[in-house]
Amino acid sequence: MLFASGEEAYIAHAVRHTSEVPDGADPAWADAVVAELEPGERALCALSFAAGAPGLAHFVTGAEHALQRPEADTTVERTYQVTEFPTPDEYAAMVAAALEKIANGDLHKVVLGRCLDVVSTPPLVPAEIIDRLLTTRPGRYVFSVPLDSSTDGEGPILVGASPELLVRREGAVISCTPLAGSVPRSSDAEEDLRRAAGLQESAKDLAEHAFVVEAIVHALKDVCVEIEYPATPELLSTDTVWHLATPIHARLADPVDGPSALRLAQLLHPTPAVGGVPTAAANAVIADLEGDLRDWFAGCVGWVDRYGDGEFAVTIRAAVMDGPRLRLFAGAGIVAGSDPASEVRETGAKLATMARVTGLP
Ligand SMILES: C=C(O[C@@H]1C=C(C(=O)O)C=C[C@H]1O)C(=O)O
Repeated sequence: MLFASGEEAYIAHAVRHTSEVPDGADPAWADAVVAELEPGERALCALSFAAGAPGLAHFVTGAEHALQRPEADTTVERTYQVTEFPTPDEYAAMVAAALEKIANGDLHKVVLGRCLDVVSTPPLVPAEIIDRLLTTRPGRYVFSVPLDSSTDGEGPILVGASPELLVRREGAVISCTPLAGSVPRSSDAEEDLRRAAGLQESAKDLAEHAFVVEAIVHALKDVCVEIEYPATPELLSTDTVWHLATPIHARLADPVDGPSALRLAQLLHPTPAVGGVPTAAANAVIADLEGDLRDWFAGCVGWVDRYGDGEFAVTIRAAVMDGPRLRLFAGAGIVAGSDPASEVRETGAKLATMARVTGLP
């Protein structure tokens, strides 16, 4: 079990117990988790996408380890049976349906996702995937968190390499780096830079991005002062996509009794990077068009300590491993001007991050 950020990986050595709740958005639960933490412990947490869906916290002790660098790859030959659902055509139809609702004025933005279900023979080995995640680091925030209290590696495990910081609290200092507005990378260096430059000038992507920054700044205003962020987004790249990114910094108005990192994650999540605008209308469209495929995806994952410090990433570029089965998820923001075929390509590029890590051809 681990959560890695930047050049360090916090690896849990022992689990005291696991708290599972039916509603991960419950503020009383977040406060109880922090109050229950013992000196030297962290709670490694995962929250689902929306209010009213599960959350869990593992009370762990562990240590920071320097990042390991690749050694010999011990990949075993495997065969994979892959099912796409919805299929790319069905996903394009979902995007078209969302665009109709946007044109009707029902909402401004909605993020829609699709999945790959993989059955591997022989079964995937969690330790192998986690090693590869740590050594290849396709995203800044690497995580491996069991999704129930069976921390012996037998139950489902959420793994991934998210590029997106939902929120970090270090004392009174708060940071968020929302991403929204993306384009697949190219293996041709010149074309790759052209795509990045195009993204920075795309009115559609800048609008898609602005919704997220606006929502986060609005939510931070309730608990923070000195909220600072650049007027135009920066570029951030992963192994497969370019993103627009806005680093936001703020100070907690009340550093003594102010919200913990877990409580801040609840206050901010889900942002329109994974939900939409307005929130309720977008959530209804997601439930209607996606069904329940989201599960723990597009949630948030991270840690909090007994002082309230901690760090949460958005659960994207992620997979759920369960024995021989693996489910990958990727979503994309839909706004006026989005094109269904481009959204299929964008989600394909996002799926490729974890597909590569798991050895899929
Ligand atoms: C939903 C995902 O990504 C989110 C959506 C983005 C977009 O629509 O441009 C960009 C980054 C993430 O906030 C995902 O990767 O599954």
